[in-house]
Amino acid sequence: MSYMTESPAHSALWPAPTAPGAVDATVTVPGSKSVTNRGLVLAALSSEPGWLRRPLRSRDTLLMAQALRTLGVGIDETVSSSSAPSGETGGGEAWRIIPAGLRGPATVDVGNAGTVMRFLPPVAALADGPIRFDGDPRSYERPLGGVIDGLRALGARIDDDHRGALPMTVHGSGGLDGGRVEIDASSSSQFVSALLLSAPRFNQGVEVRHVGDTLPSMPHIRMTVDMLRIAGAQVDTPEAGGEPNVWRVTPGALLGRDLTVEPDLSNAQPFLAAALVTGGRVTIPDWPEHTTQPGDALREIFTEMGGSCELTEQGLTFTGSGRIHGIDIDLSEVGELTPGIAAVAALADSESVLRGVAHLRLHETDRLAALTKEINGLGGDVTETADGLHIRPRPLRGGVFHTYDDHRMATAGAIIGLAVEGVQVENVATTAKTLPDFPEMWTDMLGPVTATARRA
Ligand SMILES: O=C(O)C1=C[C@@H](OP(=O)(O)O)[C@@H](O)[C@H](O)C1
Ligand SMILES: C=C(OP(=O)(O)O)C(=O)O
Repeated sequence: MSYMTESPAHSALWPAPTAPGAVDATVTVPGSKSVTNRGLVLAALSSEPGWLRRPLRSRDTLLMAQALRTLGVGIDETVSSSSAPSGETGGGEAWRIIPAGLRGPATVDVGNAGTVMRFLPPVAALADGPIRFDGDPRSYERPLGGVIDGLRALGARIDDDHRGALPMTVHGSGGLDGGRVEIDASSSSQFVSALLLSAPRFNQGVEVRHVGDTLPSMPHIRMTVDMLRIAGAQVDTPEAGGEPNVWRVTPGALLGRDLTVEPDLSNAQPFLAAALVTGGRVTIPDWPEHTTQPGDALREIFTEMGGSCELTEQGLTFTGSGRIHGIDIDLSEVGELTPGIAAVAALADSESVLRGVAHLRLHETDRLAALTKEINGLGGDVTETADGLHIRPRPLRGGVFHTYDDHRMATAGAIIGLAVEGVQVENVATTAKTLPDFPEMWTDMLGPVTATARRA
Protein backbone atom coordinates (compact mmCIF):
# COMPACT_ATOMS: atom_id res chain seq x y z
CA MET A 1 0.00 0.00 0.00
CA SER A 2 1.19 3.49 -0.74
CA TYR A 3 1.51 4.51 2.89
CA MET A 4 4.29 1.99 3.25
CA THR A 5 6.50 3.46 0.52
CA GLU A 6 9.47 5.53 1.62
CA SER A 7 11.24 7.80 -0.81
CA PRO A 8 15.03 7.93 -0.26
CA ALA A 9 14.93 11.73 -0.41
CA HIS A 10 12.83 11.64 2.72
CA SER A 11 15.07 9.39 4.74
CA ALA A 12 16.58 12.26 6.78
CA LEU A 13 16.19 11.53 10.48
CA TRP A 14 15.46 14.23 13.06
CA PRO A 15 16.42 13.28 16.62
CA ALA A 16 13.29 14.27 18.52
CA PRO A 17 14.42 16.09 21.67
CA THR A 18 13.44 14.57 25.01
CA ALA A 19 12.19 17.05 27.58
CA PRO A 20 14.58 17.26 30.52
CA GLY A 21 11.78 18.61 32.70
CA ALA A 22 8.44 20.35 32.67
CA VAL A 23 8.08 22.76 29.74
CA ASP A 24 7.20 26.34 30.53
CA ALA A 25 6.76 28.31 27.34
CA THR A 26 4.69 30.72 25.32
CA VAL A 27 4.34 29.60 21.72
CA THR A 28 2.99 31.89 19.02
CA VAL A 29 1.31 29.69 16.43
CA PRO A 30 0.92 30.89 12.80
CA GLY A 31 -2.45 31.31 11.11
CA SER A 32 -5.00 28.60 10.41
CA LYS A 33 -4.61 26.65 7.17
CA SER A 34 -8.36 26.16 6.88
CA VAL A 35 -9.18 29.84 7.44
CA THR A 36 -6.37 31.07 5.15
CA ASN A 37 -7.42 28.88 2.23
CA ARG A 38 -11.11 29.69 2.60
CA GLY A 39 -10.21 33.39 2.89
CA LEU A 40 -8.19 33.21 -0.33
CA VAL A 41 -10.99 31.51 -2.29
CA LEU A 42 -13.70 33.87 -1.04
CA ALA A 43 -11.55 36.95 -1.69
CA ALA A 44 -10.75 35.70 -5.20
CA LEU A 45 -14.47 35.34 -5.95
CA SER A 46 -15.37 38.77 -4.55
CA SER A 47 -16.43 41.77 -6.52
CA GLU A 48 -13.74 43.99 -4.98
CA PRO A 49 -10.23 43.62 -3.49
CA GLY A 50 -9.77 42.35 0.05
CA TRP A 51 -7.11 41.79 2.72
CA LEU A 52 -6.01 38.67 4.54
CA ARG A 53 -3.93 39.47 7.62
CA ARG A 54 -1.61 37.06 9.42
CA PRO A 55 -2.23 34.38 6.79
CA LEU A 56 -0.50 31.04 7.14
CA ARG A 57 2.52 30.83 4.86
CA SER A 58 3.00 27.10 4.29
CA ARG A 59 2.97 24.62 1.43
CA ASP A 60 -0.83 24.23 1.40
CA THR A 61 -1.59 27.94 1.45
CA LEU A 62 1.13 28.88 -1.04
CA LEU A 63 -0.26 26.23 -3.40
CA MET A 64 -3.70 27.80 -3.04
CA ALA A 65 -2.34 31.31 -3.68
CA GLN A 66 -0.32 30.12 -6.68
CA ALA A 67 -3.31 28.30 -8.17
CA LEU A 68 -5.53 31.38 -7.88
CA ARG A 69 -2.80 33.50 -9.49
CA THR A 70 -2.62 31.01 -12.35
CA LEU A 71 -6.33 31.64 -12.90
CA GLY A 72 -5.74 35.40 -13.06
CA VAL A 73 -6.27 36.58 -9.47
CA GLY A 74 -3.81 39.14 -8.10
CA ILE A 75 -2.28 38.22 -4.73
CA ASP A 76 0.35 40.47 -3.27
CA GLU A 77 2.00 38.53 -0.48
CA THR A 78 4.59 41.07 0.42
CA VAL A 79 2.41 43.86 1.76
CA SER A 80 3.03 44.64 5.42
CA SER A 81 -0.04 45.35 7.48
CA SER A 82 1.10 48.89 8.22
CA SER A 83 0.14 49.85 4.66
CA ALA A 84 -3.21 48.11 4.92
CA PRO A 85 -6.30 50.30 5.28
CA SER A 86 -6.92 49.49 8.95
CA GLY A 87 -3.57 48.76 10.56
CA GLU A 88 -4.98 48.55 14.07
CA THR A 89 -4.67 44.77 14.24
CA GLY A 90 -0.93 45.12 14.71
CA GLY A 91 2.11 43.77 12.92
CA GLY A 92 2.58 40.75 10.75
CA GLU A 93 2.04 39.93 7.16
CA ALA A 94 -1.04 41.00 5.18
CA TRP A 95 -1.94 39.74 1.73
CA ARG A 96 -3.86 41.90 -0.73
CA ILE A 97 -6.18 39.87 -2.97
CA ILE A 98 -7.34 41.48 -6.19
CA PRO A 99 -10.08 39.51 -7.99
CA ALA A 100 -10.05 39.35 -11.78
CA GLY A 101 -11.73 37.49 -14.61
CA LEU A 102 -10.87 33.80 -14.06
CA ARG A 103 -9.41 32.11 -17.11
CA GLY A 104 -7.63 29.06 -18.52
CA PRO A 105 -5.83 27.33 -19.97
CA ALA A 106 -4.06 26.74 -16.71
CA THR A 107 -2.62 23.95 -14.59
CA VAL A 108 -3.20 23.78 -10.86
CA ASP A 109 -0.76 21.87 -8.64
CA VAL A 110 -2.75 20.72 -5.61
CA GLY A 111 0.25 19.10 -3.88
CA ASN A 112 -1.41 16.95 -1.24
CA ALA A 113 -3.69 19.72 0.00
CA GLY A 114 -7.28 18.58 0.48
CA THR A 115 -8.43 22.19 0.56
CA VAL A 116 -6.83 22.94 -2.83
CA MET A 117 -7.95 19.76 -4.60
CA ARG A 118 -11.56 20.13 -3.32
CA PHE A 119 -12.15 23.91 -3.09
CA LEU A 120 -10.71 24.88 -6.49
CA PRO A 121 -12.57 22.71 -9.05
CA PRO A 122 -15.79 24.71 -8.46
CA VAL A 123 -13.77 27.92 -8.95
CA ALA A 124 -12.35 26.45 -12.17
CA ALA A 125 -15.87 25.70 -13.39
CA LEU A 126 -16.51 29.47 -13.21
CA ALA A 127 -13.40 30.25 -15.24
CA ASP A 128 -13.16 30.59 -18.99
CA GLY A 129 -11.07 27.76 -20.44
CA PRO A 130 -9.66 24.37 -19.45
CA ILE A 131 -8.06 24.02 -16.02
CA ARG A 132 -5.92 20.92 -15.44
CA PHE A 133 -5.60 19.63 -11.85
CA ASP A 134 -2.62 17.52 -10.83
CA GLY A 135 -0.68 16.91 -7.63
CA ASP A 136 1.44 14.58 -5.48
CA PRO A 137 0.99 10.84 -6.07
CA ARG A 138 -1.07 10.65 -2.86
CA SER A 139 -3.52 13.23 -4.23
CA TYR A 140 -4.57 10.63 -6.86
CA GLU A 141 -5.74 8.35 -4.05
CA ARG A 142 -7.67 10.92 -2.04
CA PRO A 143 -11.43 11.02 -2.61
CA LEU A 144 -12.76 13.65 -5.01
CA GLY A 145 -15.85 11.95 -6.44
CA GLY A 146 -18.31 14.07 -4.46
CA VAL A 147 -16.87 17.27 -5.94
CA ILE A 148 -16.62 15.91 -9.50
CA ASP A 149 -20.12 14.36 -9.58
CA GLY A 150 -21.57 17.33 -7.73
CA LEU A 151 -20.14 19.80 -10.20
CA ARG A 152 -21.34 17.73 -13.16
CA ALA A 153 -24.85 17.70 -11.74
CA LEU A 154 -24.63 21.49 -11.45
CA GLY A 155 -23.66 21.86 -15.13
CA ALA A 156 -19.85 21.55 -15.30
CA ARG A 157 -17.87 19.57 -17.90
CA ILE A 158 -15.02 17.57 -16.40
CA ASP A 159 -12.59 15.02 -17.89
CA ASP A 160 -11.47 12.71 -15.11
CA ASP A 161 -9.30 10.04 -16.71
CA HIS A 162 -9.32 8.04 -13.48
CA ARG A 163 -13.07 8.34 -12.76
CA GLY A 164 -13.60 10.40 -9.63
CA ALA A 165 -9.96 11.17 -8.91
CA LEU A 166 -7.01 13.32 -9.97
CA PRO A 167 -5.56 14.17 -12.39
CA MET A 168 -8.48 15.79 -14.21
CA THR A 169 -9.46 18.78 -16.32
CA VAL A 170 -12.34 21.12 -15.57
CA HIS A 171 -13.55 22.80 -18.76
CA GLY A 172 -14.68 26.14 -17.42
CA SER A 173 -17.27 27.95 -19.51
CA GLY A 174 -17.26 31.25 -17.66
CA GLY A 175 -20.18 30.39 -15.38
CA LEU A 176 -22.18 27.54 -13.83
CA ASP A 177 -25.93 26.94 -13.58
CA GLY A 178 -25.88 25.65 -10.00
CA GLY A 179 -29.09 24.43 -8.37
CA ARG A 180 -29.84 21.29 -6.36
CA VAL A 181 -27.33 18.51 -5.84
CA GLU A 182 -27.03 15.37 -3.72
CA ILE A 183 -23.58 14.18 -2.68
CA ASP A 184 -22.14 11.60 -0.33
CA ALA A 185 -19.60 13.50 1.77
CA SER A 186 -18.93 10.70 4.25
CA SER A 187 -15.31 10.50 3.08
CA SER A 188 -14.65 14.25 3.41
CA SER A 189 -16.52 17.29 4.69
CA GLN A 190 -14.50 19.26 2.17
CA PHE A 191 -16.91 18.13 -0.60
CA VAL A 192 -19.68 20.15 1.06
CA SER A 193 -17.42 23.12 1.81
CA ALA A 194 -16.16 23.12 -1.79
CA LEU A 195 -19.62 23.39 -3.35
CA LEU A 196 -20.78 26.03 -0.85
CA LEU A 197 -17.73 28.31 -1.13
CA SER A 198 -18.17 29.10 -4.84
CA ALA A 199 -21.97 28.92 -4.82
CA PRO A 200 -22.74 32.65 -4.49
CA ARG A 201 -21.27 32.89 -8.01
CA PHE A 202 -23.42 30.07 -9.47
CA ASN A 203 -26.40 31.39 -11.50
CA GLN A 204 -28.92 29.69 -9.20
CA GLY A 205 -26.75 29.40 -6.10
CA VAL A 206 -26.79 25.90 -4.67
CA GLU A 207 -28.71 23.45 -2.51
CA VAL A 208 -26.33 20.74 -1.29
CA ARG A 209 -27.86 17.63 0.28
CA HIS A 210 -25.51 15.15 1.97
CA VAL A 211 -26.94 11.64 1.53
CA GLY A 212 -24.23 9.45 3.11
CA ASP A 213 -24.39 7.71 6.51
CA THR A 214 -21.86 9.87 8.31
CA LEU A 215 -20.45 13.35 7.83
CA PRO A 216 -17.05 14.08 9.38
CA SER A 217 -15.53 17.40 10.47
CA MET A 218 -18.74 19.38 11.02
CA PRO A 219 -16.84 22.33 12.57
CA HIS A 220 -15.09 22.78 9.22
CA ILE A 221 -18.46 23.03 7.45
CA ARG A 222 -19.55 25.58 10.06
CA MET A 223 -16.31 27.48 9.32
CA THR A 224 -17.27 27.56 5.62
CA VAL A 225 -20.75 28.86 6.42
CA ASP A 226 -19.43 31.51 8.84
CA MET A 227 -16.85 32.78 6.40
CA LEU A 228 -19.38 32.88 3.55
CA ARG A 229 -21.69 34.98 5.72
CA ILE A 230 -18.84 37.32 6.68
CA ALA A 231 -18.22 37.78 2.94
CA GLY A 232 -21.85 38.80 2.51
CA ALA A 233 -23.42 35.53 1.31
CA GLN A 234 -26.82 34.29 2.40
CA VAL A 235 -26.61 30.70 3.65
CA ASP A 236 -29.34 28.48 5.11
CA THR A 237 -28.10 25.67 7.34
CA PRO A 238 -29.45 22.71 9.30
CA GLU A 239 -28.43 24.51 12.52
CA ALA A 240 -30.61 27.51 11.66
CA GLY A 241 -33.75 25.36 11.66
CA GLY A 242 -33.27 24.00 8.14
CA GLU A 243 -33.48 20.34 7.06
CA PRO A 244 -30.75 18.07 8.44
CA ASN A 245 -27.78 17.68 6.05
CA VAL A 246 -29.01 20.39 3.65
CA TRP A 247 -27.27 23.72 2.97
CA ARG A 248 -28.50 26.47 0.64
CA VAL A 249 -26.54 29.41 -0.72
CA THR A 250 -28.30 32.25 -2.51
CA PRO A 251 -26.61 33.74 -5.59
CA GLY A 252 -25.13 37.19 -5.02
CA ALA A 253 -21.96 39.28 -4.96
CA LEU A 254 -19.26 38.52 -2.39
CA LEU A 255 -17.68 41.54 -0.76
CA GLY A 256 -13.98 42.27 -0.31
CA ARG A 257 -13.18 41.98 3.39
CA ASP A 258 -10.37 42.81 5.77
CA LEU A 259 -9.93 39.54 7.59
CA THR A 260 -7.46 38.56 10.32
CA VAL A 261 -6.64 34.85 10.38
CA GLU A 262 -6.81 33.10 13.78
CA PRO A 263 -3.85 30.98 14.93
CA ASP A 264 -4.09 27.39 13.72
CA LEU A 265 -5.42 25.58 16.78
CA SER A 266 -4.70 22.14 15.30
CA ASN A 267 -1.09 23.21 14.92
CA ALA A 268 -1.18 24.36 18.55
CA GLN A 269 -1.86 20.73 19.47
CA PRO A 270 1.72 19.42 19.74
CA PHE A 271 2.70 22.34 21.96
CA LEU A 272 -0.28 21.84 24.28
CA ALA A 273 0.54 18.12 24.25
CA ALA A 274 4.04 19.02 25.45
CA ALA A 275 2.54 20.62 28.56
CA LEU A 276 0.44 17.51 29.14
CA VAL A 277 3.26 15.03 28.56
CA THR A 278 5.86 16.85 30.68
CA GLY A 279 3.52 18.13 33.41
CA GLY A 280 4.45 21.66 32.34
CA ARG A 281 2.72 24.78 31.12
CA VAL A 282 2.26 26.22 27.62
CA THR A 283 0.50 29.43 26.63
CA ILE A 284 -0.77 30.00 23.09
CA PRO A 285 -1.37 33.75 22.52
CA ASP A 286 -4.41 34.97 20.53
CA TRP A 287 -6.47 31.83 21.19
CA PRO A 288 -9.91 32.96 19.95
CA GLU A 289 -12.77 33.21 22.44
CA HIS A 290 -15.21 31.88 19.82
CA THR A 291 -14.12 29.86 16.84
CA THR A 292 -15.25 27.17 14.42
CA GLN A 293 -11.79 25.57 14.41
CA PRO A 294 -11.89 21.94 15.60
CA GLY A 295 -8.69 22.51 17.60
CA ASP A 296 -10.74 24.39 20.19
CA ALA A 297 -11.94 20.96 21.36
CA LEU A 298 -8.43 20.36 22.72
CA ARG A 299 -9.35 22.42 25.76
CA GLU A 300 -11.79 19.69 26.79
CA ILE A 301 -9.95 16.67 25.38
CA PHE A 302 -6.57 17.40 26.94
CA THR A 303 -8.22 18.43 30.22
CA GLU A 304 -9.84 15.00 30.34
CA MET A 305 -6.46 13.45 29.57
CA GLY A 306 -4.88 15.08 32.60
CA GLY A 307 -4.50 18.84 32.83
CA SER A 308 -6.33 22.10 33.13
CA CYS A 309 -6.63 25.17 30.98
CA GLU A 310 -7.43 28.79 31.35
CA LEU A 311 -8.35 31.32 28.68
CA THR A 312 -7.15 34.82 29.61
CA GLU A 313 -6.04 37.96 27.81
CA GLN A 314 -2.63 36.33 27.42
CA GLY A 315 -4.16 33.46 25.47
CA LEU A 316 -4.85 29.83 26.33
CA THR A 317 -2.66 28.40 29.07
CA PHE A 318 -2.67 24.64 29.41
CA THR A 319 -1.08 23.11 32.49
CA GLY A 320 -0.29 19.42 32.72
CA SER A 321 -0.88 17.61 36.02
CA GLY A 322 2.02 15.20 35.67
CA ARG A 323 -0.42 12.34 34.97
CA ILE A 324 -1.70 11.38 31.51
CA HIS A 325 -4.99 9.50 31.31
CA GLY A 326 -6.40 7.45 28.48
CA ILE A 327 -9.61 8.58 26.80
CA ASP A 328 -12.58 6.95 25.07
CA ILE A 329 -13.79 9.44 22.49
CA ASP A 330 -15.56 9.89 19.18
CA LEU A 331 -13.28 12.13 17.09
CA SER A 332 -15.45 12.32 13.95
CA GLU A 333 -15.93 16.08 14.36
CA VAL A 334 -12.25 16.73 14.95
CA GLY A 335 -10.50 14.02 12.92
CA GLU A 336 -7.38 16.04 12.20
CA LEU A 337 -6.56 15.98 15.94
CA THR A 338 -6.30 12.16 15.96
CA PRO A 339 -2.53 11.71 15.41
CA GLY A 340 -1.67 14.08 18.28
CA ILE A 341 -4.21 12.47 20.60
CA ALA A 342 -2.94 8.99 19.70
CA ALA A 343 0.62 10.07 20.54
CA VAL A 344 -0.42 11.31 23.98
CA ALA A 345 -2.59 8.22 24.52
CA ALA A 346 0.43 5.99 23.86
CA LEU A 347 2.08 7.62 26.92
CA ALA A 348 -0.99 7.47 29.19
CA ASP A 349 -1.69 5.47 32.36
CA SER A 350 -4.75 3.70 30.91
CA GLU A 351 -6.21 2.51 27.61
CA SER A 352 -7.75 4.74 24.97
CA VAL A 353 -10.36 4.09 22.32
CA LEU A 354 -10.47 6.63 19.48
CA ARG A 355 -13.64 6.23 17.37
CA GLY A 356 -15.46 7.79 14.41
CA VAL A 357 -12.42 8.37 12.19
CA ALA A 358 -12.49 5.68 9.49
CA HIS A 359 -12.11 8.47 6.91
CA LEU A 360 -8.57 9.10 8.16
CA ARG A 361 -7.51 6.15 6.02
CA LEU A 362 -7.81 8.59 3.09
CA HIS A 363 -6.03 11.60 4.61
CA GLU A 364 -2.41 12.61 3.82
CA THR A 365 -1.62 8.96 4.44
CA ASP A 366 -3.64 6.10 5.91
CA ARG A 367 -3.33 7.61 9.36
CA LEU A 368 -4.83 4.65 11.22
CA ALA A 369 -2.35 2.21 9.66
CA ALA A 370 0.56 4.61 10.00
CA LEU A 371 -0.07 5.40 13.68
CA THR A 372 -0.50 1.71 14.49
CA LYS A 373 2.68 0.70 12.72
CA GLU A 374 4.86 3.51 14.05
CA ILE A 375 3.74 3.43 17.69
CA ASN A 376 4.02 -0.37 17.69
CA GLY A 377 7.47 0.00 16.10
CA LEU A 378 8.53 1.78 19.30
CA GLY A 379 7.17 -1.08 21.40
CA GLY A 380 3.57 0.14 21.71
CA ASP A 381 0.35 -1.84 21.61
CA VAL A 382 -2.08 -0.25 19.16
CA THR A 383 -4.71 -2.03 17.13
CA GLU A 384 -6.83 -0.65 14.33
CA THR A 385 -10.59 -0.95 14.71
CA ALA A 386 -13.18 -0.49 11.95
CA ASP A 387 -13.36 3.23 12.66
CA GLY A 388 -10.39 4.14 14.80
CA LEU A 389 -7.68 2.96 17.18
CA HIS A 390 -7.43 1.01 20.41
CA ILE A 391 -4.32 2.12 22.29
CA ARG A 392 -2.96 0.20 25.28
CA PRO A 393 0.00 2.10 26.72
CA ARG A 394 3.24 0.22 27.24
CA PRO A 395 6.76 1.43 28.00
CA LEU A 396 8.16 2.64 24.66
CA ARG A 397 11.71 2.56 23.35
CA GLY A 398 13.60 4.70 20.81
CA GLY A 399 13.58 4.03 17.09
CA VAL A 400 12.69 5.56 13.75
CA PHE A 401 9.20 7.09 13.52
CA HIS A 402 8.21 7.14 9.82
CA THR A 403 5.93 9.93 8.67
CA TYR A 404 4.65 8.97 5.17
CA ASP A 405 4.63 12.62 3.99
CA ASP A 406 2.12 13.44 6.73
CA HIS A 407 2.76 16.58 8.77
CA ARG A 408 0.66 15.32 11.68
CA MET A 409 2.60 12.04 11.82
CA ALA A 410 5.78 14.11 12.23
CA THR A 411 4.37 16.15 15.10
CA ALA A 412 2.98 12.96 16.69
CA GLY A 413 6.50 11.50 16.63
CA ALA A 414 7.88 14.65 18.25
CA ILE A 415 5.32 14.39 21.07
CA ILE A 416 6.34 10.80 21.84
CA GLY A 417 10.00 11.82 21.64
CA LEU A 418 9.51 14.22 24.56
CA ALA A 419 9.04 11.24 26.86
CA VAL A 420 10.96 8.48 25.07
CA GLU A 421 14.69 8.69 24.45
CA GLY A 422 16.07 7.92 20.99
CA VAL A 423 13.00 8.64 18.83
CA GLN A 424 14.08 9.74 15.36
CA VAL A 425 11.42 11.36 13.20
CA GLU A 426 11.92 10.63 9.52
CA ASN A 427 11.35 13.60 7.17
CA VAL A 428 10.32 16.15 9.80
CA ALA A 429 10.39 18.63 6.88
CA THR A 430 6.97 17.31 5.88
CA THR A 431 5.58 19.66 8.58
CA ALA A 432 6.03 22.37 5.91
CA LYS A 433 2.56 21.42 4.67
CA THR A 434 1.06 23.57 7.42
CA LEU A 435 3.86 24.55 9.84
CA PRO A 436 7.23 25.08 8.12
CA ASP A 437 8.98 26.31 11.29
CA PHE A 438 7.95 23.35 13.42
CA PRO A 439 11.45 22.00 14.32
CA GLU A 440 12.69 25.46 15.39
CA MET A 441 9.48 26.22 17.31
CA TRP A 442 9.80 22.88 19.10
CA THR A 443 13.42 23.53 20.11
CA ASP A 444 12.56 27.07 21.21
CA MET A 445 9.73 25.73 23.36
CA LEU A 446 12.17 23.38 25.05
CA GLY A 447 14.84 26.05 25.55
CA PRO A 448 13.52 27.33 28.89
CA VAL A 449 13.16 23.71 30.00
CA THR A 450 16.86 23.18 29.61
CA ALA A 451 17.45 26.37 31.60
CA THR A 452 15.01 25.22 34.28
CA ALA A 453 16.65 21.83 34.44
CA ARG A 454 20.07 23.45 34.85
CA ARG A 455 18.82 25.71 37.63
CA ALA A 456 17.21 22.80 39.49
O1 LIG B 1 -12.17 22.00 5.39
C1 LIG B 1 -11.07 21.95 5.96
O2 LIG B 1 -10.32 22.94 6.05
C2 LIG B 1 -10.64 20.65 6.53
C3 LIG B 1 -11.57 19.66 6.73
C4 LIG B 1 -11.22 18.34 7.28
O3 LIG B 1 -11.20 17.43 6.18
P1 LIG B 1 -12.00 16.03 6.18
O4 LIG B 1 -13.44 16.30 6.38
O5 LIG B 1 -11.65 15.47 4.84
O6 LIG B 1 -11.42 15.23 7.31
C5 LIG B 1 -9.86 18.35 7.98
O7 LIG B 1 -9.46 17.05 8.30
C6 LIG B 1 -8.82 19.04 7.11
O8 LIG B 1 -7.58 19.05 7.76
C7 LIG B 1 -9.22 20.49 6.87
C1 LIG C 1 -6.44 16.20 6.70
C2 LIG C 1 -5.65 17.27 6.64
O1 LIG C 1 -5.39 18.04 5.55
P1 LIG C 1 -6.11 18.26 4.13
O2 LIG C 1 -6.56 19.68 4.13
O3 LIG C 1 -5.06 17.97 3.12
O4 LIG C 1 -7.28 17.29 4.05
C3 LIG C 1 -4.93 17.73 7.86
O5 LIG C 1 -4.33 18.82 7.81
O6 LIG C 1 -4.91 17.02 8.88
